Amino acid sequence: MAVYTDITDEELSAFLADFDLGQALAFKGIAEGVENSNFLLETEAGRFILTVYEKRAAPEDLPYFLNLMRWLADRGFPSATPIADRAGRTLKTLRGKPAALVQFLSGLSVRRPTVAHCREAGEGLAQLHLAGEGYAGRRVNDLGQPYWAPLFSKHRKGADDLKPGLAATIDKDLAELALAWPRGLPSGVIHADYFPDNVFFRPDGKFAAAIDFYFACDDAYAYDVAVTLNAWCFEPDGSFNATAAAALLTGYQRRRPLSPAEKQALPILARGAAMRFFLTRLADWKATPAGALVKPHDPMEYERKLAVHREGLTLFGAPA
Ligand SMILES: Nc1ncnc2c1ncn2[C@@H]1O[C@H](COP(=O)(O)OP(=O)(O)OP(=O)(O)O)[C@@H](O)[C@H]1O
Ligand SMILES: N[C@@H](CCO)C(=O)O
Repeated sequence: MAVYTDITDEELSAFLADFDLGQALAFKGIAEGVENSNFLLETEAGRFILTVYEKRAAPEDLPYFLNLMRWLADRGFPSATPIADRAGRTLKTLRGKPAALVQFLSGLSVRRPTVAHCREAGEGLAQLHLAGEGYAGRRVNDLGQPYWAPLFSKHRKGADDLKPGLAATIDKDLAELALAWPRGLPSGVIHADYFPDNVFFRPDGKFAAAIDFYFACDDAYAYDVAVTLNAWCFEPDGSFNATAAAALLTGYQRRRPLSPAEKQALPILARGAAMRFFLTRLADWKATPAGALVKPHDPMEYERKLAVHREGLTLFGAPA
């Protein structure tokens, strides 16, 4: 489970003493997630999520993420608002680690999204892109295309351990991606990890909220769409679900129509997005000791998606 840091009752009381939220009524660790430690906290003032930031989130990036969540919420996008203490601070410290309290959001994520969920998720993503316009914070995508080859160079052996010969295939993919990577597409704030576990739905199946902005950065909007297609539109048997993808793109374009250049770029962006998640999963796979509390995500799921993308996706009814 994703609770790497235990918090004692005394530590929680001391933390809450800085806020006007009354006494804690309930406090428990949340099993989901792999990156940070998350707790559900109920106080006399309502329900909150307490996050203690662990390994991947760089402390200097946390103000960017927290200010973005507030910016989006202030513009009507359903993302959790960070809660400020009496001194106006949202970024706090617990057990020597950075920590923040955010509003609890209602809704449920789905494990097996339907076509209707994909349409709703697509529309939610476009809302997010539009709400992010004008945000003054800047963050380079440090898991974007220029960073893939250096990251892979540290994990080539791990790739061959997973599947003999895979490292050479990935080298070739990386070279092709570097040559074909699109430039100059419309850009702004992207979520960059808009997976089904980070999107909540209402009981009637409507989009409710997005969480987990801890990979958010500046990049092409269409790259975020590509990450989302990969995360939502593949079947468990590894095949691409073109109907789900069409619904996702229809939902997205209800709010933000894609330009011809964005549409044309989507297949290569989706191939690159598959590479990004293959690489981070490969790195985490090696780094996670056997018997660890959190099971790492399977890199081979994304290796299979990469194989699909090597053939070229057909989107919008015409061969790409
Ligand atoms: N604002 C919120 N409202 C309600 N539940 C939340 C909220 N934020 C997080 N959660 C719950 O905590 C879980 C873990 O949160 P989150 O996805 O941010 O963690 P993470 O460790 O960063 O995970 P990931 O592996 O997706 O990067 C979510 O699946 C959800 O159940
Ligand atoms: N969504 C990521 C993990 C989140 O950090 C993955 O599936 O690899």
